[in-house]
Amino acid sequence: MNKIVEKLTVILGKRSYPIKIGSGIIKEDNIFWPLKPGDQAMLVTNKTLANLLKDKVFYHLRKSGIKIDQVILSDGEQYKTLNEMEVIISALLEKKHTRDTTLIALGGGVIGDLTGFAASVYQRGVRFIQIPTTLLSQVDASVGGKTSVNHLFGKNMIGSFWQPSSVIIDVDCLKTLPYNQLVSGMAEVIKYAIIFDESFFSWLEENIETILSLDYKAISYCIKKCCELKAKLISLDEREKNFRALLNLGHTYGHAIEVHAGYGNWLHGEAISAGIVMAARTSELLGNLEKNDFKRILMLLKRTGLPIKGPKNMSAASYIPYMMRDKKVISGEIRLVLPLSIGKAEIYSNIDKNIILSAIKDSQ
Ligand SMILES: NC(=O)c1ccc[n+]([C@@H]2O[C@H](COP(=O)([O-])OP(=O)(O)OC[C@H]3O[C@@H](n4cnc5c(N)ncnc54)[C@H](O)[C@@H]3O)[C@@H](O)[C@H]2O)c1
Ligand SMILES: O=C(O)C(=O)C[C@@H](O)[C@H](O)[C@H](O)COP(=O)(O)O
Ligand SMILES: [Zn+2]
Repeated sequence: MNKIVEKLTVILGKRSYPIKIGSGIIKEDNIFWPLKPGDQAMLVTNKTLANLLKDKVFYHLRKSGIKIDQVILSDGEQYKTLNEMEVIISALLEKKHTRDTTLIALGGGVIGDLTGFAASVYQRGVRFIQIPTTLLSQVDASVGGKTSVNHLFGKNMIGSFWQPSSVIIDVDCLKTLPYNQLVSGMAEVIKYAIIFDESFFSWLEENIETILSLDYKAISYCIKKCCELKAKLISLDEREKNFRALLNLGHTYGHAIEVHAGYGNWLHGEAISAGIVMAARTSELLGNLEKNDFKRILMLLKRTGLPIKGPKNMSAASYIPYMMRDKKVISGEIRLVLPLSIGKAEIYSNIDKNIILSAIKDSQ
């Protein structure tokens, strides 16, 4: 039986929105709220999802009385570009979509980020709904309203804060997800545990094999836990004025790896995993993280099948120019999210460059 097992809310006043998590829920009545019969919408997806899931979602949208069009993009991180954004915008204009239209993102973080960005600028802003289909997008990317495209010089360099009207997480989507993508998504799950919750981290240590076997109960728990943590944080600091930046743990290094390797050659979660190790090692070298905590982080990432080292052909020095373009940089100063213990992280500035370089070298 299809069932919504959890309904969470991102509390943002009039822009508050629900996150519905369940099995087979794309088929539920009224699932596409706030869409109602007669509304116009544009489904944005990629070629892979078009073959796997699009028809099912299309059928249920039609059944719900929605006037639905579609645009199918190329698949891959290398297509998270302004060019693909224009493909979405052109499709909206060709099909005469007006300001009351709704974009529906069906896919992973790439489709979600692109669709959200297009929604934020089309005719100065229209509604959008997230239907995330990867673990990574279900635990992180679909919630919180960070939308973006990449630039040759840096990840997510062009974007906006634009919240979805609802997030529909159907855990059944994960059944077709390639194993390496499941593993990649776990990097963000482990990130949440390191930043916020020691007992969640211990639970992950105990259950990692069960989660990776796609056990429904275990995977739903991971999704719910991460969405709860993120929803709470977004409600308090929507625009990263402050502690939302904690969600960037591992990303200053990870984004450098993604750009340097060429978009798509390192999956986002893989790069973030190596970045988490670098951040943890920096913290250990600064005397802020105990050796045992560092080891536990390393072990869990390794057992998950995630990389614990950066690319061999990337020198420590070559990280720095990318890190200097990171969005957290203030007055030319690199700011890093560093774990202090498992379950606690903080944002640091004025870190000795030699320590940053040593930590990267130790993780090569
Ligand atoms: N906005 C945010 O807050 C946020 C947070 C984290 C990551 N991100 C961004 O998300 C992106 C990574 O997202 P991702 O890991 O989902 O990658 P992705 O969107 O590229 O999806 C990974 C691959 O899985 C395929 N796929 C998706 N769902 C599938 C399914 N159910 N079955 C089979 N194949 C499926 C996709 O077609 C793609 O080939 C990065 O660009 C990253 O910067 C954004
Ligand atoms: O939601 C956030 O805030 C995050 O930082 C989540 C990250 O996992 C995500 O990859 C984000 O896009 C990175 O931050 P960015 O500001 O550099 O795009
Ligand atoms: Zn991320």
